[in-house]
Amino acid sequence: MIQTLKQWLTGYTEDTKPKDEDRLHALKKGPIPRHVAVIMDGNGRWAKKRGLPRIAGHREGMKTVREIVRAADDLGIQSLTLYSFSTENWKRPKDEVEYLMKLPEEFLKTDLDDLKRRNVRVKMLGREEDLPPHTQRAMRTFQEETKENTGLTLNLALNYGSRAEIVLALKRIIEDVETGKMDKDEVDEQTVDRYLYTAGQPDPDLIIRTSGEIRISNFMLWQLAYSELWFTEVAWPDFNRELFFQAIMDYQQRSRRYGAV
Ligand SMILES: Cc1cc(N2CCCCCC2)n2ncc(-c3ccc(F)cc3)c2n1
Repeated sequence: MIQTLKQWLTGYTEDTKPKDEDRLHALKKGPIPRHVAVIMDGNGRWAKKRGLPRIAGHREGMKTVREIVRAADDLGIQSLTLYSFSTENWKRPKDEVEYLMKLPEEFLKTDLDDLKRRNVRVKMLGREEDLPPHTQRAMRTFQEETKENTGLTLNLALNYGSRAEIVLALKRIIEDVETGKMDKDEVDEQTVDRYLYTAGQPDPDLIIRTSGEIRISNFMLWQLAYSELWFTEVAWPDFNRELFFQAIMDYQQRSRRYGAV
């Protein structure tokens, strides 16, 4: 009975579930998104549902970060952007913010070697100057230690807000026009692209948001103009490789017209 229910729910039993390499092989036959962005939501709700402190949700969520980075690398995705800490998150309780600000150095200790072995380049998107010194040091080390790598670009959006990113880009464009570095008639959409944190990277083809919210929350507003949106009720700590592959499979089923008919 349980097996039947499981088969009905997931479509598979243990012995009919496709092997990981078979799924990778099947996915690689279709278009692989060059850039996937993820709003990793639901850590607090996950913890609350289990009567645990919010920090327990964040700790569990870091395991999912590791799993999804590896899945993206295994698929050959060019860029993966993880919305880790928004400019609004500073309003959270002090102890929670202090815990979150230690995650980069934790991740550095546990995952730098694996990321280097996988040829992953780590890049921070956001205002570094507002971070605590110890977090800034961890981010600088991560970026310095992986800057020559040519595999997956792992963008960690930390202290990031899209409107703030766009305002900073506009200020830098105005400064370059005023100093004669650029003529205002040259300013076009590609100019703005070059002044954003994601300069040189393709726009996200797919954005994933976990935990049921259906909104973008000031994330990559410029870059997401033509992105496919994929939402799941599953909270980030429960998100996994299988669901990530499901999102990629759904992306492959969608035809993208970029506004054309
Ligand atoms: C503050 C924060 C929060 C954060 N969360 C997402 C994962 C769930 C836990 C809470 C929120 N994640 N996820 C990855 C990072 C990260 C940042 C920099 C870095 F170099 C390596 C990893 C991260 N940092």
